[in-house]
Amino acid sequence: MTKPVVNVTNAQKVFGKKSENQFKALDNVSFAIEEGEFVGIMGPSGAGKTTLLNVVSTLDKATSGKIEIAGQDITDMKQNELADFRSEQLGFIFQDFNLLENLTVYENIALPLSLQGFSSRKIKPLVIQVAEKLGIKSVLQKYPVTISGGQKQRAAAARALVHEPAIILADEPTGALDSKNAHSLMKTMEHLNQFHDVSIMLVTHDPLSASYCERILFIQDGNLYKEIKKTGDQQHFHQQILNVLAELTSIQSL
Ligand SMILES: Nc1ncnc2c1ncn2[C@@H]1O[C@H](COP(=O)(O)OP(=O)(O)OP(=O)(O)O)[C@@H](O)[C@H]1O
Repeated sequence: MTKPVVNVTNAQKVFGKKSENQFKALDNVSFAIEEGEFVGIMGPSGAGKTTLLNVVSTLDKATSGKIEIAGQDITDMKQNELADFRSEQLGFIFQDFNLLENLTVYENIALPLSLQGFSSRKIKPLVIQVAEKLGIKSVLQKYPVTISGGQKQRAAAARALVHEPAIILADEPTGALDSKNAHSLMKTMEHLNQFHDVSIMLVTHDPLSASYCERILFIQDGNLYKEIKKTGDQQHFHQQILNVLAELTSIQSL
């Protein structure tokens, strides 16, 4: 039986202090992501997607509600506990890669393990293994500035994966890639999910990237609007996603 890797119950996020102009970016959001699931988060601009990702990823605190990751309640952890939790249990992939330019690809991928105090003898096989999985073994000794955008994003994915986190959190990972590299990265994420049981939560605007997911949660005005599951092939799912986005656009223009 699968168990949830992420369990969000009645999450609310209010920006601004009491008595000032307050804004509820997340209203009352509840959902779960099972171990080994690949879930997309979509919705119009300003709907609350990044806010949701930030509160799940511990980068921001929910105002109320409960968020559990890998069975641990993160909502009442202290700052230092959160930092440890993040570095052990979470893997991040951002739009702009966030690779350190003065480190080689190898050193970038090794970083989460070095920060956790692993010895270089232990780090080496782990880095090589993940680089092989992502097809970037040949660029390990290069610096980020000398490799392609697609290779940079694979290096960022390798760094997110190397410490075997409970879940990968990806915020518009294809946003800075051309369509060929975007397709290739999404194929890789799909492969990691299907063959290596990596759990992924992906925020994206792009319906094509989202069509690689197994399930999409649509957010609107800080609430869950709808959820759809892939039942047929990817093309069919892509069309279903476009239909919900069109629905959301027509509601917004009312
Ligand atoms: N620090 C903040 N202070 C006040 N309001 C904020 C803050 N961060 C986000 N918001 C507001 O919360 C709402 C949700 O923002 P969020 O960035 O989560 O949306 P999004 O769905 O990710 O949008 P986009 O697709 O444009 O990135 C927006 O109206 C935004 O203006």
